[in-house]
Amino acid sequence: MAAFSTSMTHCPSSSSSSSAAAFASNSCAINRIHQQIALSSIRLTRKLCLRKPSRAVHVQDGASTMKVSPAKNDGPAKILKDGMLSVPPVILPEESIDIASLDLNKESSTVSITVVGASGDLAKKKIFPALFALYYEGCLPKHFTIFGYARSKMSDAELRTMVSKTLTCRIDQRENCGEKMDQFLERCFYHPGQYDSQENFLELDKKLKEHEDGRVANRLFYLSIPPNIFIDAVKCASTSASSANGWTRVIVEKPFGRDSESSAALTRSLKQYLDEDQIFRIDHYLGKELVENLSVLRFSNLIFEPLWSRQYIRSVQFIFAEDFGTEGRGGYFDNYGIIRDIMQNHLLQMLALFAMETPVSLDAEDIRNEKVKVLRSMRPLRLEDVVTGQYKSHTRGGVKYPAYTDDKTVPNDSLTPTFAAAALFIDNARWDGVPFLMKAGKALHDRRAEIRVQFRHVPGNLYNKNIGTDLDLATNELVIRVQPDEAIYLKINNKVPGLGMRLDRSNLNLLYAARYTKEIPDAYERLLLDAMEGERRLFIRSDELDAAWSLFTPVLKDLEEKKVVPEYYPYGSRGPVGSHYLAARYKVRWGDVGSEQES
Ligand SMILES: NC(=O)C1=CN([C@@H]2O[C@H](COP(=O)(O)OP(=O)(O)OC[C@H]3O[C@@H](n4cnc5c(N)ncnc54)[C@H](OP(=O)(O)O)[C@@H]3O)[C@@H](O)[C@H]2O)C=CC1
Ligand SMILES: O=C1O[C@H](COP(=O)(O)O)[C@@H](O)[C@H](O)[C@H]1O
Repeated sequence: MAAFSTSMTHCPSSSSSSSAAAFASNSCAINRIHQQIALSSIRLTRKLCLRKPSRAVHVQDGASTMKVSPAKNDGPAKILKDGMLSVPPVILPEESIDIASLDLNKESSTVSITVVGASGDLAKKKIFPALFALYYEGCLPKHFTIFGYARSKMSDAELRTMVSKTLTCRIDQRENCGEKMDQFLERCFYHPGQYDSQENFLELDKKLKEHEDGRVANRLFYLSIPPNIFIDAVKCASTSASSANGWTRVIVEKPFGRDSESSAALTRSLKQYLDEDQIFRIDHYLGKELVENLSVLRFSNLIFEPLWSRQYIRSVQFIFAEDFGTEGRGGYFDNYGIIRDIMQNHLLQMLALFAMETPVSLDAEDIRNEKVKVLRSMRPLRLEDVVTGQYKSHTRGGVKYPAYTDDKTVPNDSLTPTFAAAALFIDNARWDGVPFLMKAGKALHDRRAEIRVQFRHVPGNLYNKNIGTDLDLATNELVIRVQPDEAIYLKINNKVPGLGMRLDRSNLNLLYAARYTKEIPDAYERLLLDAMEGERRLFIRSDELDAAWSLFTPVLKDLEEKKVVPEYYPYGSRGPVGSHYLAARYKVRWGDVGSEQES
């Protein structure tokens, strides 16, 4: 099994012999055990087939009961080194395991998390808040230290003040939140330094060692810096601040290059200093709850998988919209554009998960193998299958919204697309001929990220005359709304109650806020925790990255070399009309148009 190492997860052990109490105080452990059991079930089952299966065991956490497979040994229940849950085979069904007996509380090791680029936007907005949320949930190890590293001059106290401004409490768990924030901030420190200075990283190393206090030291570096300084920082971190006796891992933020060549060069440079298994390429969309749920929806429900092919699906749409512009990130954005910023990574990753074949197991490598196969079966995107746009200034309600080129860090004559729509195809037996449409844009009329699965018409539909002439409106559509207001809903035709026979479009609706009371964790929380645990399922492997770039590099080159002028659209609008022509060419319509009232 790929490293499901939970050895770093500290969940305070309870002295109470009551397992219920112990479970209650170990919600983090329980959540992760749930995950591990889910992820490892196939492997365990296979192991059982090799041995004589003995009795199944139930682990209860009050709310739910999960069945886990018995382990070889008769010893106490514990998480094994490889992350597998080992439970005594003699435990009776329905009997619960005392979570306090799980060996989660590693006294002898410590994790140091260094946020490189700690003074920046992402660190403040996402990384520190996610680390605090993990701390609040009891998901960080007992011994941990967080270091901010950047060139800005700051004291520990100043870093804490900066960080404290962005920490928030969970809506559903405010208890002791202020106290926890103070405790968390006490564990945050700052070291100023240059990104290319071995000397400064050696100083950091010295400080880390003081905090690690002789324990097995595991170190996680989060590179929250612009890509042009990735390699300098990796070189210094690996040479001068690697752990001597534990693991050293590096989370790398996108963009991973600008095209196939620069991405390959970046990978080569990273691999001069790190092994592939030390590199965690983050795509935070993979950490989003509904993206994680895609596989569950497909592979644990009988009703979807049989329909998941060209036979029943007419088109699949991946839609990303933001109702604000580049806002201070114009300098970065102008060098990349929306295709590299959103499509080549976030939307393509969702597509790969959506379209992949059933993996052999839920192990990271099995899943990533299937994703790569999808990407490698796709046709590189052609210029005629892309529409680009750029937002222009617009005044509404007396407010003037800026054009993209009003950003001082963007050249006045920039042709960088802030919007793009594209039609992609997977040339394999399952998806031959099905258009996979993507649309992504900034400064549009709303904010959303969703997957829309449009099904084919019902052949010989008995109710055609009740539906009217627009058969397209009567096709079923499954919507996986990633954000905001997470939901999964299925549009169906339904009889309007009454004596007549009138049909309307209704939704079978799973609205998360109505169904689940627990706040949905931010994607960065899940990904940071996974990186600490060595779980690689949600990170991008280098061959996935190569395959992704191969699809987009030719068209990006064409757009740039031919200086294709984007279609201008007003700030706050629905984007270029050209995107509708693109969809129409493949005989489909964008499902999001007029969808505001859907759920
Ligand atoms: N912000 C976001 O929403 C997202 C960001 N990302 C990626 O995450 C990474 C960090 O993003 P973000 O925080 O916005 O970046 P910033 O531009 O805020 O940069 C982070 C820090 O890096 C240092 N820095 C900035 N420019 C330079 C430079 N030219 N040379 C040396 N140091 C520099 C600065 O720290 P100091 O001057 O103190 O050294 C700055 O505070 C980037 O790779 C970005 O693409 C990915 C997804 C979303
Ligand atoms: O990676 C990026 O993502 C954000 C959108 O992330 P979300 O989680 O808020 O949907 C986007 O604004 C940014 O341009 C891009 O670099």
